[in-house]
Amino acid sequence: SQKLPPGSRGLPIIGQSLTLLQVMKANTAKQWLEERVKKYGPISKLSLFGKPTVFISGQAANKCGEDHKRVRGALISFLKPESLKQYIGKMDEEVRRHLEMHWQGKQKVTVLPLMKTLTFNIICSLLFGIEKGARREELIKCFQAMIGGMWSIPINLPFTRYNHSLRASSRVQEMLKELVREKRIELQQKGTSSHQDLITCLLNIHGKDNEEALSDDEIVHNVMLVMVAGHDTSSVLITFIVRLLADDPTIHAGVVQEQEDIAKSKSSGELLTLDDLAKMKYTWKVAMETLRMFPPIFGRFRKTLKDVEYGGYLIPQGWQIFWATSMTHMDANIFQEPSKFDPARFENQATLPPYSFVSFGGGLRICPGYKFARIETLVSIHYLVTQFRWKLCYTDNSFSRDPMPIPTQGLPIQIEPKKLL
Ligand code: HEM
Repeated sequence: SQKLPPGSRGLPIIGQSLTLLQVMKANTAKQWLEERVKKYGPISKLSLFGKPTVFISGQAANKCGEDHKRVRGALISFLKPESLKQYIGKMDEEVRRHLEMHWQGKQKVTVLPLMKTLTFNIICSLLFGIEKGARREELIKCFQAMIGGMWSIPINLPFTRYNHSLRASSRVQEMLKELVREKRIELQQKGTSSHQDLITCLLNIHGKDNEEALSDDEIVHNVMLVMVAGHDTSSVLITFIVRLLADDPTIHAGVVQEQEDIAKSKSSGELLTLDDLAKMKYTWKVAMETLRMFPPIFGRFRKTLKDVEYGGYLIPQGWQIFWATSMTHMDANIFQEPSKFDPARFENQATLPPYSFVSFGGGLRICPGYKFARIETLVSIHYLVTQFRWKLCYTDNSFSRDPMPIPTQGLPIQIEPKKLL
């Protein structure tokens, strides 16, 4: 078919970007997309962030195609189960240190920014070997500024959010290039060791003639991808679980019971293990239901490398494709009573239709950090519920998206320490 999908591309450059950003902020983006589907059907054209785009919805749209195999391969081998096993103890230490520094002795904390700090520190220290200190502090500041403008209108004028984000991104790239140079020297001097960080692992990928397969720029961009993908998401998940546990005494009691049973089976100061995580089945179901209702990633963009025919329409080469998680997660044909929070839906995951739970994406580019995120979330919730009781400072349950969901004021809570078990 040579027929382009229906729909208008709006004003030049701006297209529908401002509307999308507005509805994300007001948390009405799902309704806005539903209106589009009613008006144009499940495939429609529009223009987002300066690019012609096709919005697609429905389970089939969540499956995706081609991949940059080399880098992804390295990433997957890096995040393989044997490596993840070693990370549990380190994550345990990071979480405890974080709670000691930022939670203990306090009566009130704001959860979202603290969780961002925690998950960024975990990624930096576990994946990149960047331990605490001035470099990590500067990196986190620049990263937040960069992420702040990632979904903004691409107008590069002084004082625009986009311009601020680009400048922060240049500084992040400079710092990471420096780190790549240091790691290369270390690798040449010491050779490979059994436990490497991700940058060393990427430096170690070689081509046919034994030359380094990835340029410094490629390494830096992949490191940035992992840093963004790996900390902004899990921090949102943990924050929304904290909010939910404050709101729902029954679910709270179930999680506390499971985690206290595990805590009681351990001696004081003993680190959590893979076996302990395997016992946290109920807590993980609560996390999955949280991800279904409040997916950190609202939707994803792809770019067509060639003309694609989809659902009877032509999507021309070079256009963007945009799909939205909630369109599937809130579909009553897949999840009955979709607005009800019910962890029991994940009792038997095999019964869910394919590509219906897509918080981690679907198909070839599915999130490679899924297991890492699971460990990080379970370890954090374990220490939070066994060490603290909390109450929400605001009872309003709304949130806005920028593009990640942000609960009112970043979720301030009143906390009270529990007696250690
Ligand atoms: C709750 C936590 C997380 C959620 C909800 C999440 C979600 C996602 C989603 C929706 C995608 C896009 C998949 C697609 O395009 O089809 C993605 C990609 C990715 N995620 Fe995650 N993620 C999480 C945690 C992590 C962590 C902890 C890491 C790293 C340690 C990570 C690394 C990545 C990377 C590198 C990609 C890009 C993969 C590619 O393009 O091939 N994520 N994630």
